[in-house]
Amino acid sequence: MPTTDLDTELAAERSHLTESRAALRRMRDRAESLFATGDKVAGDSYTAEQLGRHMARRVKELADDPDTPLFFGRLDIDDSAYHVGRRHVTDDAGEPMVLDWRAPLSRSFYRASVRDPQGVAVRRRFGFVKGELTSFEDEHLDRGEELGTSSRILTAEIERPRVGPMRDIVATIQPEQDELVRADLADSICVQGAPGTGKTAVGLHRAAYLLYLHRERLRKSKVLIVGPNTAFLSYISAVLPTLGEVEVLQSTLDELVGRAPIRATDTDAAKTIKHDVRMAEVLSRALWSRITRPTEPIMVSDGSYRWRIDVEPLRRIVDEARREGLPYSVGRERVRARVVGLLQRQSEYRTGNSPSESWLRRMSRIAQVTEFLESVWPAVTPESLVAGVLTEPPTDLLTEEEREAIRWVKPPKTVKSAKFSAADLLLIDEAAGLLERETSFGHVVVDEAQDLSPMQARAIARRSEHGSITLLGDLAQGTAPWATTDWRDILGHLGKPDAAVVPLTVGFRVPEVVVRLANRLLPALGVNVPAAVSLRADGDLAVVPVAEPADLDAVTMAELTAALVHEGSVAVIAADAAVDRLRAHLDAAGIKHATPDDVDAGARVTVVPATLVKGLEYDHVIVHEPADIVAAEPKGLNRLYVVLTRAVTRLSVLHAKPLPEALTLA
Ligand SMILES: Nc1ncnc2c1ncn2[C@@H]1O[C@H](COP(=O)(O)OP(=O)(O)OP(=O)(O)O)[C@@H](O)[C@H]1O
Repeated sequence: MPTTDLDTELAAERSHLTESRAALRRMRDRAESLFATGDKVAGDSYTAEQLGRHMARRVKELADDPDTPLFFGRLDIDDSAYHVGRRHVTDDAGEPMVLDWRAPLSRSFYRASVRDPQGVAVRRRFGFVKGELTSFEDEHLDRGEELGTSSRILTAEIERPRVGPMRDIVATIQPEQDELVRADLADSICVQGAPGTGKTAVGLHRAAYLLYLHRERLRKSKVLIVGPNTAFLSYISAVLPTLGEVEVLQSTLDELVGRAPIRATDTDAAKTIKHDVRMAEVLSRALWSRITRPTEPIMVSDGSYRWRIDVEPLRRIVDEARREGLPYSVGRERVRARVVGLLQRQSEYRTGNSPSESWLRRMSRIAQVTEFLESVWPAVTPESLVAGVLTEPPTDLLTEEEREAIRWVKPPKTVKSAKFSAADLLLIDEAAGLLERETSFGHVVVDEAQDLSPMQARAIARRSEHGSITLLGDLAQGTAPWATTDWRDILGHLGKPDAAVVPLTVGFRVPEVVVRLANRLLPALGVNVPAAVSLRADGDLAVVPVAEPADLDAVTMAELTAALVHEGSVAVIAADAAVDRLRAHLDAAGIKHATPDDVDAGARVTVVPATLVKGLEYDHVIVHEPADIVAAEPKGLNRLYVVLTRAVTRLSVLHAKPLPEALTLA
């Protein structure tokens, strides 16, 4: 076959890839040898440990994944070519061979257009198979050529079969996504995105971008990702490490506030009240009402001396500490310190000497001072405050019915033996925030944020007081009883009322025909959100009525068997109550299957309870009896909307009962 210009170009790119890999290996070798000698050069053990940790991280960051090429794009600017990849690679002279996708220059890879070429003459995208470059696609922006979303490489990427954990999207981030990814660290943003528009991807890439740009600062203050459940977290857990970021905390909200084990469950009514923002005020009032006015002087005998602090100065101290607006326990310690300060002054006046440190320590713990504190500003633990409220819910703020709903039927003998529910732990977290200041993360990304209750939002607010947040969600997918219909509500509780709300509407997951079906539900969901439009013209939809309800499971099994002929993952999504039965059918048929939080299991089939499917995606989705999914919970229609928008290629809806009316309207 004759060699074409294209072949020559591709060969040149391949050799650049080989050279870049070799250069990366040398960078890694250097880091490893520094790592090995680190403890010899460091002066002391602390520095050695710090250095060791830094080097270990560096070595990890320089790991090369043979299945992913080191670069996925190239920019031609002013006669120079810049390759863009997942991390910087430099040659032995320190000259760049590959630019990190987060570097300032790489921005043009995502944003340059014919209208605003940003100096880019040509943008090249590479296609690859298993780490080998196989093709490339050029856009001569200087000649007015622009592919946009019709890029063959983008299309191949979004249509590829999905198996296993979520992957990064660095090679194909779209301009409107990039704008969010690269927003300033100081900016808090809220992304209202229709299903599959890349919200999760944007949030994770934004975390990686901020870590790159503010490495030192965020290494200290840390980045936190909050997701709805462990299945979701395990699905997304690989993305940041592939981007070289291994030090991001990923947590569910329950884990974040889980100071104690969950040992009780709430009724729906109790849960709703405990997640209501009034509980913040209930706890605050219950706490601050414990402070009383001093009525007795403090008298202390100290060897041959007698010290006395009168009621008036004591009152002044307490009033002043209250006015300072400090957290309760900090205020308490301030009162103690000021009382000891007055004792110290008397001692200095009488003896003419400054008292020693040990004298000051003794005075601050002496019975008279401690008793005084206990009477006017008693010690409180978060658990004891919540236990007090649940034993005898206060009469203000809550109705009689609400008080009865949260009142402990049988109060525990001691706070230690109390059994707390998940919502109680949230109250305990709120109480802890009244007592002491939480440490704030530098940046917090919250996914599926439409389901945050006000009290959950406050738990996040406490952890992002001095940092910024990226809030990701879709009001139409709100399924919690308290799910909001207005982002401003949540943003207010999060303490970021002015964050911009930015819509994303172009869907990368769900095929157009499936989106059209799901969008029929939108008017019935009671939220005002822009509908999704799909980039995907491929895909299949089958709505299959089953005449006999008794046959539904068998039809599901037949559909599943047929689905396995195609490539990719298959999920059977059903009302939670049907899941065990369906899993038993699969076991009986000898079909290997996994649970949704086991993304590494390697099984192609997953049976997923409808309540756990948020944020996940599968090539072929089989929905088992939509009517049951809807009937299972108050926001059942929103749940069905989530369920219908999980399919990447094919959706089969199997129903023996009538479909929900909203879905049948054309
Ligand atoms: N720019 C892109 N290039 C390629 N794939 C993309 C891009 N953006 C998103 N995707 C893919 O689309 C799918 C959906 O993305 P993601 O899960 O982030 O969407 P989402 O908005 O969080 O969805 P949901 O609302 O359903 O949780 C993922 O497979 C993701 O990798």
